[in-house]
Amino acid sequence: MVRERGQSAAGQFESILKAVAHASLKADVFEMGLKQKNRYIGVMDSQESRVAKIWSVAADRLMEQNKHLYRQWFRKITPLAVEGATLKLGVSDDFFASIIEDQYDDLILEALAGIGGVSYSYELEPGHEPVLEENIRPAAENEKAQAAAEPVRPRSAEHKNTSAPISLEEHTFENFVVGAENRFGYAAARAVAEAPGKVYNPLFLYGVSGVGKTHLLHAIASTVRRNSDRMVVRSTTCDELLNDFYYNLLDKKNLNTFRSNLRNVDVLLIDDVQMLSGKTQMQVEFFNVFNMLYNQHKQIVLTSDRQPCEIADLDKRLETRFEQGMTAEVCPPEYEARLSILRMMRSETLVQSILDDSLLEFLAANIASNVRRLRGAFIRLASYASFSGKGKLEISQAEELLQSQLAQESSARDISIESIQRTVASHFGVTMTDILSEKRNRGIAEPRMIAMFLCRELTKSSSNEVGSAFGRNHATVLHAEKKVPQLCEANEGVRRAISQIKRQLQRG
Ligand SMILES: Nc1ncnc2c1ncn2[C@@H]1O[C@H](COP(=O)(O)OP(=O)(O)OP(=O)(O)O)[C@@H](O)[C@H]1O
Repeated sequence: MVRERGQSAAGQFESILKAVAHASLKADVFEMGLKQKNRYIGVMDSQESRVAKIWSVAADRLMEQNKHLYRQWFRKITPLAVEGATLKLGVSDDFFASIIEDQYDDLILEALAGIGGVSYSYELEPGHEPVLEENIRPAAENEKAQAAAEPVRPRSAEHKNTSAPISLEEHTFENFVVGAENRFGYAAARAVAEAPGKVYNPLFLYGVSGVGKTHLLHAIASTVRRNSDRMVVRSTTCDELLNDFYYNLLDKKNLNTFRSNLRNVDVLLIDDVQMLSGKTQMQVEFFNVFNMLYNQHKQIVLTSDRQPCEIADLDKRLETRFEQGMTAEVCPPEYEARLSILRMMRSETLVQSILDDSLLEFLAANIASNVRRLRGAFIRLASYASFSGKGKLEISQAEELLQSQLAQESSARDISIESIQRTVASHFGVTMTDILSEKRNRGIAEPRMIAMFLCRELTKSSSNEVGSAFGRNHATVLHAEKKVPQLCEANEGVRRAISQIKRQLQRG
């Protein structure tokens, strides 16, 4: 079951990594320099920790590629050993191995390419049940998985400082950078954390991937727990919930345990509820849980990558309930907030003097789509700086090191005028012909104006270019640019529609 791939040329970075691959102490020194060092793997002094470290890098990449596939498959792989350039990976059985080989071989090889200058191949060894808590997973996923564990029971006084999972403590309100784009979601989350069940119930946080929804969810959990020893908090992800539910569905006793785990709580936090889409049985189950908790004034907090009304195949009754409390959008941070996040990360590392302000400004200007990606880019540069020991890192080096991340960013920004026109038309139930027509009635003129506005905001096209794509002149586009923000001010429905269209375009 060996798979191989040609060694990738990743320039200077990879050769430096190669040079330190055998004595990777510097990497560990860097990693241990991070305050959140428990997220990272310690000193590489054994075969076991070496394979864990290699797999940890690959797992991070797999998570970044596709978090759902990651949760479903890759996190259930156990790193066993490394022999030369081959990783031995444990999987539960032959069936699991055949799925990985047939469907995800390329993804795994891609993730194993160029780690420490080596492109690893892998062998699967059936017979290793995943022990998920002990597997090496990306930091972000560790946080979610730990949060998804059994309900967090109230801590007794003597265990007050030791029993909380550290990952929850790491996602706090204090280390969440607040900007105009997330101020509302932040304030609502804080209010709920201070007075669970009393202010906004449910709180529904939504926004595109990597903008801090899970961070806020965990911050609520840790704050509630810090404030009260009596509160029972359960924080989980929707796919963990679905797995548990379908796994236990046929066994009455297990199903009852599943139910009581959800019902006997004071605060229920569920991440990624868009995954309820189309899961009819689970929706019925959740509807009952929701009603019970809500009627008892227990706090419910939900996150999703879209608004309740955008979740396809969701029972109308659930949609209404999700919307009956507070829905708050968390948007990708603007430049200033991205810079603050980077400064915060820099202050937590040993690389202050190496990553200077101009470099952080370069990152903040070029990686705008989500914070997870920004963090990944920062860690890559910080690792390089720590490995090379060459002093201040230049922007030209950063461009070289971050080639693939920068390319991903620019393709994320690659939204065409036509796709905007089509998405806006379909959102407002008009046709492309209408959008491009001379018609002036409000039902068509307003969507057209919004489409023009979005073309200016989301593409690099000039007002002349946008105008001609609509068969208009640039003055009409300038008018739309001025008018649409006013419409948003005056009408919350328009603001919501625009944000929904943007999220749809960003999801592709
Ligand atoms: N405003 C912020 N301040 C500090 N860190 C942030 C902020 N926003 C996001 N992050 C960090 O970015 C990373 C990704 O955030 P998070 O996992 O909360 O995103 P998400 O919106 O839940 O994404 P997904 O929908 O993919 O689950 C985390 O490490 C988080 O701590």
